[in-house]
Amino acid sequence: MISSEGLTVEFDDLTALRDLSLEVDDGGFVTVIGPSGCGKTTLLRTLGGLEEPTEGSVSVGGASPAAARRDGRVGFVFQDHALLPWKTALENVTFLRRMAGKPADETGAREVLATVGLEKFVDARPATLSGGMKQRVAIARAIHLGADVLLMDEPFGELDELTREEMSVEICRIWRNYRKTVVFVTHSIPEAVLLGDRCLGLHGPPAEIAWERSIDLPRPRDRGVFESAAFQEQVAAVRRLFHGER
Ligand SMILES: Nc1ncnc2c1ncn2[C@@H]1O[C@H](COP(=O)(O)OP(=O)(O)OP(=O)(O)O)[C@@H](O)[C@H]1O
Repeated sequence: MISSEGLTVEFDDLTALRDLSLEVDDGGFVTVIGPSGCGKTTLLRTLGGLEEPTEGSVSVGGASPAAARRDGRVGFVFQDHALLPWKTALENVTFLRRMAGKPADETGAREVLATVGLEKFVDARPATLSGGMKQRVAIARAIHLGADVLLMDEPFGELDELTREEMSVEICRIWRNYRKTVVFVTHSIPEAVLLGDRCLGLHGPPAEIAWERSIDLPRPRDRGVFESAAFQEQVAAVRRLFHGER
């Protein structure tokens, strides 16, 4: 479980988070949405131990985020996929695990790459892969690392709309297979609804939780969900919350 209590993060002249408390159960999928600059990335970075809170605490499965990150129990997937350009897809996937001091497992890495649909691209370098494929490698890397918790920051923000939709459906499938605990920041209301068990709306800075909604849609959620009336209703409800209506 990820749990944060009273998180406050202050930069030089700006309070980015204020007294923010959040719990995500094991295997839960929480999507976070909010206006640009409200503090979503800062929240994610703080949950992952990349930013030190000024006040408050974070626990990732009972450990500090820094310890969880060191042990490879937290994986990041950001908009900038941060793949090493000189390494192949397979090497990118195995490298991070090695850095975390875990035993090499090339067979496992190939299996994860196959799961994200890249079995034919294991030897390809990032420059030869499409944006969606690069994000698939970044997701495979986080899974192969053995992370229980995935922190995802607008991972599909740079993809075209159709690829983005395809990747969201893909994430639903991957999550079903691996049951990671996920916190997923997005600017897209449909994406937040398709993916999340719960959707949190932030406002700020300083970031505070403005609203929260359970996304009551059956799983598995696949492409057909986009056309369902239930999905459209949830999207409309989240949009109203986002715009401060009830
Ligand atoms: N290292 C830093 N030093 C100073 N200010 C920062 C730092 N990181 C973020 N900020 C500020 O904190 C606020 C929140 O930034 P953050 O990136 O968390 O917002 P966001 O909601 O993720 O934005 P976006 O949706 O545009 O990515 C912004 O005003 C930003 O300028």
